[in-house]
Amino acid sequence: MFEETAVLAAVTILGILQQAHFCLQVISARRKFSVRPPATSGPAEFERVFRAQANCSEYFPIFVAVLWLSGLFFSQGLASACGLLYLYARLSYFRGYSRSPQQRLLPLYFSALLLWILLGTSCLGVLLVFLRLYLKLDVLEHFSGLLTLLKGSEEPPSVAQDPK
Ligand SMILES: CC/C=C\C/C=C\C[C@@H]1O[C@H]1/C=C/C=C/C=C\C/C=C\CCC(=O)O
Ligand SMILES: N[C@@H](CCC(=O)N[C@@H](CS)C(=O)NCC(=O)O)C(=O)O
Repeated sequence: MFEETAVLAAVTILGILQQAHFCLQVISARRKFSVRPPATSGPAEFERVFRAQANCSEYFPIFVAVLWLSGLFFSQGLASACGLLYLYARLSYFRGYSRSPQQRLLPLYFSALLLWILLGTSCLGVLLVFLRLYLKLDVLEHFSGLLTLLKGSEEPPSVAQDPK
């Protein structure tokens, strides 16, 4: 049963490793710029790394929740692809922010878009299950029935073959 969700699990593990990487970057920036806990302010270079890590970890629980919801209720393939792109966007965000605030913006927009896609597909997936369970309405079945009907009306009428 769990094996079926192995791809989502792999993306989640990758995300956790990325969080660990961001934490290690902050530890190293603290050493480099001599900013000892509990201080959170210092040179701009340090503060950018500090904020980048804080912002990424702030969104991590939301990311994990929508990754799994979308993967379980909508499509594991789509959710995993969005998840991998999201992790790539977050890495670019972290690296960009470490260089300058301006360079964080493009990956930030991209990561936000992916998060909203995952949230949207989660909502749609859960809604479809509710409709099926409580209203006995299988939207996907109706939809595929409609598609078959439309496809059928486009095809030329078949000529009955005379069996020999
Ligand atoms: C699925 C997300 C769930 C909860 C979070 C809710 C809202 C947060 C928005 O989705 C995030 C989108 C963020 C997009 C930000 C875009 C631009 C930032 C604006 C200005 C920056 C300008 C600057 O600092 O230079
Ligand atoms: N911790 C965030 C809280 C607000 C928030 O989540 N803002 C979104 C942008 S709308 C964000 O991802 N901010 C991070 C950033 O601007 O780099 C912040 O410091 O800006």
